[in-house]
Amino acid sequence: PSLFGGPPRPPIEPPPRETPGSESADSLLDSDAVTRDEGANGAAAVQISIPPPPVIQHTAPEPDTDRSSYDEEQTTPKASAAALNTPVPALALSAPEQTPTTSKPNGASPAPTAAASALMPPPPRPPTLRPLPTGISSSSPSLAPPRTRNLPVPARGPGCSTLAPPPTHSSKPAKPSRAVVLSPGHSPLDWARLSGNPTADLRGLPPGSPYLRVTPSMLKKMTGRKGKDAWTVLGGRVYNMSPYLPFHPGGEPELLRGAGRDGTRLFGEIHPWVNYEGMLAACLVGIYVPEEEGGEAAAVRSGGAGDMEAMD
Ligand code: HEM
Repeated sequence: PSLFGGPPRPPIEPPPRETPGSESADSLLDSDAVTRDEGANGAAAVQISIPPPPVIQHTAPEPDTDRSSYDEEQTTPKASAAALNTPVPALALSAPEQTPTTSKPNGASPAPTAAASALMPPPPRPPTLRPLPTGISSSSPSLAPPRTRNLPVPARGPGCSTLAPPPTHSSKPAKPSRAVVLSPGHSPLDWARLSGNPTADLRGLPPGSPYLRVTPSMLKKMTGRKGKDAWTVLGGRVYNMSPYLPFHPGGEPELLRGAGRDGTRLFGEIHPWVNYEGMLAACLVGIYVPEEEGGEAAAVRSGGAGDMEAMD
């Protein structure tokens, strides 16, 4: 099993290491070169071929936690002390290797190296290394994220590029809004609720009153003053605007400009897009007729608008 574990591991490990990053590859190459030189100087080619695997294993953790791996693996030997003395990456890599080699004079450099290599491959280190890289990879990403986070933060600061909108706002002032602040409970939605209520009677007439034939003389009296409602004519129909006064976005004074008169033209000059028919349906008083065609008390007996038009 050790033989199987040994051979396959080296070939599998190199690819991922090369793929992750050039830095790890460089460090690996450096450490490998050093090891090979030493091995060449100290022993046969077989011994040289053996060292690389351990070196690769060491290099794998290097990207993230080389020191920890060395400490754990070589904690028994003097590697940890050497690594601490030489925190520099290249020196740290060479130091641990040299230290065991130097300490190995007893068994000669080849023997210890072989022993170390044999120890390295058989144990579950490759598997452990694989899991570790995964954890390490997560840790290494954690290293990368800080940079990314740092970058985004400044980017967000400059995100003030959203300052672009101001110019757009500058274009709006061309037409100053004449809209007023409506009192609480008098928003367009509030009016929709009120006027949409079937039971709501906003005409200002006695309950059950039919639609009226409104003449110019009648209309002139309904100006919203002296306790009378404000009537206006829009599209030939007469509406009681009094209930709508506090809801008018343009303000009561503006709305009263059309009171007691035909406000069709005025209305169209300001906001022809407004659907007055729908908004004032509950405020419909009747139809606007010439003086001679309607009596002051003339009324449309049928309650339907269609009938009222038919009367026309
Ligand atoms: C006939 C006399 C009227 C006058 C002089 C008048 C005047 C105005 C004015 C000055 C504004 C503000 C426009 C702005 O935002 O700059 C306005 C807004 C508005 N008025 Fe009138 N109005 C009249 C009748 C009416 C009537 C009868 C209704 C409802 C049936 C109505 C519904 C509205 C609405 C919904 C707005 C807001 C429009 C919008 O923001 O697009 N107005 N009106």
